[in-house]
Formats: sequence, structure tokens, C-alpha cells
Amino acid sequence: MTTTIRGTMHPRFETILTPEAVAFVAALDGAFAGRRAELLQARRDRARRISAGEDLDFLPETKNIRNDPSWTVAAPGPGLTDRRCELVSPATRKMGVHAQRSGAQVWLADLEDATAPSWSNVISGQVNLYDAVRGQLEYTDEDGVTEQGQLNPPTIIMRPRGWHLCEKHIAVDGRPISASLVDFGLYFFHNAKALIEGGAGPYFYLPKVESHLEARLWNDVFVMAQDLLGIPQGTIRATVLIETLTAAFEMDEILYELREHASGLNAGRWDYIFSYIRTFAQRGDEFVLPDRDRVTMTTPFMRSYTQLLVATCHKRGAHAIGGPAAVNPTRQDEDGRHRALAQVRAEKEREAAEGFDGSWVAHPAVVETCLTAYATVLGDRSCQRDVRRIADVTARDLVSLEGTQRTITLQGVRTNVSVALRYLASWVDGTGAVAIDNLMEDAATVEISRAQLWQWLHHRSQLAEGPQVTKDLLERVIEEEMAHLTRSGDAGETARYEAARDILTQVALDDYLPGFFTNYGYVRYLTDRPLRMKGALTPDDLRQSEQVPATTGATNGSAA
Ligand SMILES: CC(=O)SCCNC(=O)CCNC(=O)[C@H](O)C(C)(C)COP(=O)(O)OP(=O)(O)OC[C@H]1O[C@@H](n2cnc3c(N)ncnc32)[C@H](O)[C@@H]1OP(=O)(O)O
Ligand SMILES: O=CC(=O)O
Ligand SMILES: [Mg+2]
Repeated sequence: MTTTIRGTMHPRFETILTPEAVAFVAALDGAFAGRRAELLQARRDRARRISAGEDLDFLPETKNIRNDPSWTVAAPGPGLTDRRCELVSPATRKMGVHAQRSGAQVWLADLEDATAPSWSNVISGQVNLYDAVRGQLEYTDEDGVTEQGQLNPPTIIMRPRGWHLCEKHIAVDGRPISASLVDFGLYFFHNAKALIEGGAGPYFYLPKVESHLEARLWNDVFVMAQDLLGIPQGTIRATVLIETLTAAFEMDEILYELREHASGLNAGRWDYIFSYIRTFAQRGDEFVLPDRDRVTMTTPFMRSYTQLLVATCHKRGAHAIGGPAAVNPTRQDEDGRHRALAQVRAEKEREAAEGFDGSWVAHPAVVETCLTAYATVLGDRSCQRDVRRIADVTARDLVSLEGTQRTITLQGVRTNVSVALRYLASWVDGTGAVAIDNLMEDAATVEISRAQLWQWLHHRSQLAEGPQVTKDLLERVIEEEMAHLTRSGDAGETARYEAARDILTQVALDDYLPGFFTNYGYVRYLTDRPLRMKGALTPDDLRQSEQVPATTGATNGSAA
């Protein structure tokens, strides 16, 4: 087996990419690459069946697991009992230092939705985590002022990339390897023992899981990783984001598969909305969602999902964690800041009243707000896992848009285009979380925007103002927004917006609905040696970006 590092070696990358660490990751990939490929194929097969009319339902073959009241998940790991506020941020040095000083119980260091997965971001994120775990994270600003993390920092939970992505800068026998295993493996190899010695442990958030079989794969990865490093089984803790529609039907099963390592479920609402759109993109009008800002946590199908999540977690002794509010309390706008704080407070109080044990925030300025809101329900208690909730949620409740306001507007189209272009122009430049119009935008929120454009186009949806959504209309709006966004004439900015337009056109306007914009964007714009920077990508390039075996001709998510 030959392992090759294809990415540029920046300063300190050698700390992470040691021969032993790379061999560890290659061993994991060698053991699990086949199953990962099969599970990605199973995703595509299921997506095709749903597109063709198959209804989603709870699985008959796992009924025993759901109905068996006797099993629970492992006790919370050290440092994970109190999770009232989890601050999420990209794993940069500056954000890491701020997160460590934020007063949150958890720092969720994100290599996923909030990180544009360039080689430089991925490995420098590992360098920053390496330092953070050892209490050595510091950051020097432009004025030469050095800030350090604090002595008693939050528990770190790391979020690796999802199963659908590969890491092209590390090749085993010429083949790129799973991005999930690179992120998980490097972090675990370097830090597991130090974390345990420090009184915590190797903890993970698992993103975009679509089935309990994918959770089983993660569990098997954990077992092998712990074995290889001589760490006791059951040391790892994983919280699974329930952020795909299909996973919402398998919450019990996902916890069961990971039960020795599971510590909770999280309502990853943005990807969940995206997943809803993607799953039903080619079904009838009854599944077409309205403007992005009209879908909230109190929209009936969203409410059903969170009720089921809380009830499932508490039945199994797991933490139920709320998702991130996207409002951004920017310091530039005092009124906007007050509105954002009030909105976060109302949202977190509602979550706590619904039974959640804690929640994500995406900005340090709202940590206190989140803690106060949870305190109104929890008082001195660190969580409410012992409070059982009954959720009488049916399969229909999880998918039906009955009672949902369904209006689509030209402004909704324009906002989706503008937000996607602005976000993608930053993403190709290496920034994966961006404040736009006082909202936090990341890969998940922008997936909603582009998938809505695709769905509305596919359905020729009627806008409140009269016209239908057509390709001509979308192209016109894109041109208008591009003219507006590139008006400075700056060459670098224009090039980034051209790249953004290319990605948006590819993933929102084509007949084919790609599973994720990140696959295409990554191979085209983020790799150290990008795949054919000029000229159109061929269907083979696209398949490669989505890791679809050439023989299947399948799409990832929805067959066109
Ligand atoms: C769908 C999902 O998955 S959500 C989870 C993934 N998303 C995220 O993690 C996004 C996290 N949030 C962010 O990245 C940022 O808050 C942004 C990009 C939205 C806004 O950042 P900024 O424009 O820098 O905001 P702002 O200027 O108000 O920040 C004030 C300070 O707080 C810091 N800060 C802002 N957000 C965070 C954060 N999440 N964690 C740590 N520090 C932060 C900034 O670095 C800045 O520091 P400075 O004063 O030393 O310059
Ligand atoms: O990862 C979180 C989400 O909302 O998506
Ligand atoms: Mg997500």
C-alpha cells in the first residue's frame, strides 16, 4: 500500500502528517472504503426510489429496536454532562481562542458546514486543534496583540466532513480517500490520549448521516480506531446530527448502532430543510417549500421532527441538542444586534421548554443569551435528560406540508440567488461561514438556497407576483445580481464571483440535481491541483466529484 500526500506542506503540517498518523488514516480507509462506497450507492438507490414515488416510513425490519424500552446509550463522557450552550465555529486559531474564552460548555470545532475544505483549511484546522487540546492555542492579531485560550476551556467536540466527500490530497495506491476518515483519523490519532489525560475524551459530531447503517459504519470505525491505539472501547462519544429526512425515521436505530459511543442527537435544522427539498425535489407540488425565510422551527413538519428527536433522546438517556439560530448579532448594527439577541432568546427558551438539553450558537455574543434562556427552564440542573416526553409523531407528520404557508416570491428567488453567489464567492476563496444581511450563512444554509432554485425551476413554480420560475427568469436574476455584486470592477472579486456563478449554475440550473454543491465546488475550485480549471466539466468529472462509480450512471440524491 502506497500513501501519497499530494497537498502543499505549509508550516507545521508535518506535526499532523506524520508517517504514523497517515498510516493510521490509511488503515481505516483500507478497512472501510468498500462499505462506504456501498452505503453511498444505497443512498442513491433510495433517493431514486423516493423520487419514483416510494413513501418514507419507519423501517419494519428494525421495529424491535424501536419498541424495546430496555436499552439506553452510554453515560455522558467526562465534560459532556452539561451541554447547555455549544459554540460552533470553523476551527481557525482566532475563532478557537474566542470560543475557548466564550463561557460556552462546548466548543464545536467545525471542519464541516462552516469550513471550505481546502487542503490548507483542513490541515491547519488539525494544527489548531492539536494546540487547543494541549492548552497552547493562541492568536496574534494585526496589531501584534496575542490572545490565548483560557485555563478552564470548553469541552471540544470536533465535526469531521460527511461520508459523501473525499480528500484528494491524500491518496492510497493512487485513490483519494474518505474525507470523514481523514478528519476523524488525524484528530483521534494525535489527540485521543491527550484529551483523556486532560479529563475529557475524543468527542465527535457526525454530520449528514442518512441511515442507521451509516451510523453502524461510524461505530465500526470507532471500534477499530480505539483498538489500534489501545484506548478502551467506549471512550469515544458521538452526537449525531439528525439533519436528513431519512435519518429522522431512524433515530432510535442510529442511537442503537452507536449506543456504546452515543451521547446525543442534534436537530441540524438547516441541512434538514435542505434534505427535505432534495429528497422530494422531483415529487409533486405538495412537497414544494415556500421562500426560505418562511420555514421555521414551528412549521408543522419541523416541529414534529424536533418533538420526535427530544422524545427519542430522553427515552434512551441521550442529550437532545438544538440547532443553531442563523441570526448574526453583528456589532456594526446596534438595532440589528438587539433584534438578534431577542430572537435567540425566544428561540432557546422555546427549545428548552420543548425538552432540549442544550443548544448551538454560532457567535460568542449570544452564549450568555442561550445560557440564560436554558436557565429559565433548567434552573440549576445541567440537563433534563431524565424528563420523558411523549411524541405521537407519524410518518405523515414528518413529511406533510399541511398547515405550512406555501408562498414563493420573486424576492425569495432573488434572495436565494444573491445569498448563494455571495457565499460561494467566499467559499471558493477559503471561507466557509459568512455573515450576509445579518444572517450566518454556511454550506447548509446555502444548500437550501440552491436546492430551492432547482426545485422551483423543475416545478415551474408560480410566484406570488404572477410569473412562473423558468430558466430564463433565473438566468436574468443571476445576471442582475452578478452585475450588482461585481460593480467595483476589482479583478480578484470578479473572478471569485465568476466561480460562484459557475457553481450555482451547475448545481441549481442543470437538469441533473447534484447531491451537494461541495463535491463539484471542491474538485473544481478548492483542490491544490484543481480538476481542469478551464472548460466545462464532463459527466465523468461530475461522477468523479460525487464518487459515483462510472457504471451506475446514478445521481447522488435524485436521479434526473
Ligand atoms: C448550519 C450549521 O452547521 S451552523 C454551524 C456552522 N456555522 C458556523 O460555525 C458559523 C460560526 N460563526 C461564524 O463563523 C461567524 O460568527 C460569522 C462568520 C457568521 C460572523 O463572523 P464575524 O463577521 O467575524 O462577526 P463579528 O464581527 O460580529 O465577530 C466578532 C468577534 O467574534 C468572533 N467570532 C464570531 N463568531 C465566532 C464563533 N462562532 N466562534 C468564535 N469566535 C467568533 C470574531 O472572530 C470576531 O473576533 P474579533 O473581535 O477578534 O475580530
Ligand atoms: O449542521 C447543522 C445544520 O443545521 O445543518
Ligand atoms: Mg449541517
